[in-house]
This record gives sequence, structure tokens and C-alpha cells, in this order.
Amino acid sequence: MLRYYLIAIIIILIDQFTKWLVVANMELGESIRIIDGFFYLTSHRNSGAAWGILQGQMLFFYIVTVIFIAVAVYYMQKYARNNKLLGVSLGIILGGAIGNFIDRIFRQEVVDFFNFYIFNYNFPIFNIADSALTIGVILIVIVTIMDERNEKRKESK
Ligand SMILES: CCC[C@@H]1OC(=O)[C@@H](C)C[C@H](C)CCCCC(=O)CCC[C@@H](CC)/C=C\C=C(/COC)CC[C@@H](O)[C@@H](O)C[C@H](O)CNC1=O
Repeated sequence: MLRYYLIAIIIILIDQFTKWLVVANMELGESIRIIDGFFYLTSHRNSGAAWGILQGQMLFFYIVTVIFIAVAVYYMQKYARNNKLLGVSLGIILGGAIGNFIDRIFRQEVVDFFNFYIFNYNFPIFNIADSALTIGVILIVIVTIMDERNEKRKESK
């Protein structure tokens, strides 16, 4: 059980370290080309959520994030004992949510830097915490589908 919280802590450390590197070494708006036309590291700030929605609504983000964290911990305590993949997924989501939470508390905005151009569409610039949240959400969906299929298989026997 504790190892899932360890996953969250490792994600928070990596997230905060990379954000610190960007803030300490890059001017706001500065962009470093990694793969021409596809992948850049761009120092960006976002006081909103995905796609910059709800700019500056920090109180709303605090409330939603605390709910996110509370639900993740509740499900971790209740179900992660006998479901490893669920525990890992919740740990990843916890790490992502807390990573952006720290930014919102101490900076009133989130530091973003992964800048991808996919088929010339400039995907919103994001960070490690967003990646963890997105991967965690996708994993939870997979776990849920797998559990439902196992349930159906048991019933049909
Ligand atoms: C990823 C969740 C966003 C993250 O939510 C959080 O912090 C949580 C813990 C708290 C929020 C207040 C509540 C969730 C709102 C859900 C949401 O918004 C719909 C999300 C869809 C998502 C699929 C799950 C798509 C993808 C997004 C992006 C790419 O992610 C790889 C773009 C990220 C860039 O816009 C970047 O500037 C965002 C900035 O870093 C602040 N990040 C947040 O608000």
C-alpha cells in the first residue's frame, strides 16, 4: 500500500524539480527546439486548467484538487490492497494532482514546458503533473474495463 504513495512522491519530486529547472534556467516564453517542428521546451505559465480554461479561478482549483486528492486516497485505502494496477494508477493521479496543487498554492499559476506541434496543431503546453494525471486517468479507465470483463466472465461460468 505504502509503495503507491511512494509513486506519488516520486512523481511530485520529478514534477517540481523539472518546473524548478524551467523557472531557474529559462526566460518566460523562451523556447528550446528538441525536435524541429514537433517538440520544443517552452517556458509557459497557466493560471487556468487544461487549455487555459477558468484563468485565475484559484479557489475553484483548490476545491476541485482537494476533492480529486480525497477521492484518490479514499479509493486507494478501500480498493488498492487487492488491485495493484489500481493502486499504481491512483498513486500516479495523486502525484499529478499534488504537483499542480503545489504550483497553484505557491505560484498562483502552473509552470508548463512540454510543447508539441502535432500535425501543425500546437497542443497546449503541459508538464509532468499533467502527463501523470492523463496517464493515471487512462489507466483507471483500463482497470475499470478489465474489472467489468472479469466480473462478466465469473457470472457466465
Ligand atoms: C491534465 C489535467 C489538467 C490539470 O488538472 C489538474 O491540475 C487537476 C488536478 C485539477 C483541475 C483543476 C481539475 C481537472 C480539470 C480537468 C481538465 O482540465 C480536463 C483535462 C482533460 C485532459 C485529459 C485527462 C486533457 C489534457 C490536457 C492537457 C495536456 O495534458 C497532458 C493540457 C494541459 C495544459 O493546458 C496545461 O497548461 C494545464 C496546466 O498545467 C494545469 N493543469 C491542470 O489543470
